[in-house]
Amino acid sequence: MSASQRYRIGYALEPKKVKTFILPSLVDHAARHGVVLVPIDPALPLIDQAPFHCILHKLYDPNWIQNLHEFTSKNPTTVIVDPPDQIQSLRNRISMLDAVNRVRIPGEFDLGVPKQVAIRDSDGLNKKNLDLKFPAIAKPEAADGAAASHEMFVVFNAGGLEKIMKENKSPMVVQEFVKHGGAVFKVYVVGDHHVKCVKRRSLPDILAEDEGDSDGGVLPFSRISNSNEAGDVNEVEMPPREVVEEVARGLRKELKLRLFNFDIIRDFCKNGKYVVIDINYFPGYAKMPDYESVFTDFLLDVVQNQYNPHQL
Ligand SMILES: O=P(O)(O)O[C@@H]1[C@@H](OP(=O)(O)O)[C@H](OP(=O)(O)O)[C@H](O)[C@H](OP(=O)(O)O)[C@H]1OP(=O)(O)O
Ligand SMILES: Nc1ncnc2c1ncn2[C@@H]1O[C@H](COP(=O)(O)OP(=O)(O)O)[C@@H](O)[C@H]1O
Ligand SMILES: [Mg+2]
Ligand SMILES: [Mg+2]
Repeated sequence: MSASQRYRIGYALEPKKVKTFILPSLVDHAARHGVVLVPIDPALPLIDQAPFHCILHKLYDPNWIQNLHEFTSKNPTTVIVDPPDQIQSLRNRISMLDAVNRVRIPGEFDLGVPKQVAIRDSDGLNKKNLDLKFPAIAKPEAADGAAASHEMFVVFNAGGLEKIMKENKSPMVVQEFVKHGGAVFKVYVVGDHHVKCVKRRSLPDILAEDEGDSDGGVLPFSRISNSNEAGDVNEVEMPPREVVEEVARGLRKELKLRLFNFDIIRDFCKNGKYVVIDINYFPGYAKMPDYESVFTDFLLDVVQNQYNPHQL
């Protein structure tokens, strides 16, 4: 294929995501390498907007999924990044971490997830014999991209948990708080070849004394690590490259996804064991260094090698 070959990559994203991800610097870089990024109107049949060598998407509306299914059944050579069925496991905070438990690490380090339990309502809470230590973090079970899915609570006691379950009608996941030194590592994965780890500010380590600052045993917080400023993050040491790559490789294989990031911390009470606390589909890649060239290389790899997620 000649260097001037134009590959058409359709993208179906929320307007907010288009603003933060489809930046002119990406569109220009991609175009210089023969990759044309084309906006998709998810409400119109894909067949009328084709052809596409590849479709990128982060939309969950059932009509869109149906549109995509109908298109792929007639156009099996268009690569879908990623298939909706595969993305589904990341839309729930229990199933997303199941993948971590399936990862087998040949190396010399421990990997796990926080001890956690799903509580569907306040009746469920009464029935459950909670075998969890406080402080804990309560998170909405649904990771559906809504602002509310990032609204969380530090919980200091059983009374606090009861208060949350009464006030919030939606199912929650309660995890033991892991003492990790106030820094979280975000590992961005793009296809088979690119893995980038960055350090972000996290919740500071919570002490039993902090209960005094809480409202009835509860402290709300949201999007604590969602900033690009690493400047004021403390001195916690970055995880070694081999660890980051090994976990990324394992998760890529288990999730059968090409675009995701995961949040990993170190449990200071368990010898620095690595603990994955969150996995996000198609995160904010524009914050990643050199995202324009990384993404363009990924798209070229996808369309030139037509690789199938089941072979990942
Ligand atoms: O908005 P951004 O660029 O900060 O990206 C968000 C991600 O931030 P990160 O790259 O991990 O720092 C963010 O990651 P966290 O959950 O904050 O760890 C999510 O991936 C979020 O998507 P959603 O709201 O869960 O669907 C991402 O939001 P969308 O851009 O997909 O709406
Ligand atoms: N089990 C935990 N122990 C300690 N801190 C946690 C734990 N779970 C989450 N956190 C803190 O809360 C932040 C948000 O939690 P996360 O599950 O990543 O939600 P979101 O999807 O909104 O990013 C994390 O970046 C980290 O600072
Ligand atoms: Mg997170
Ligand atoms: Mg998340």
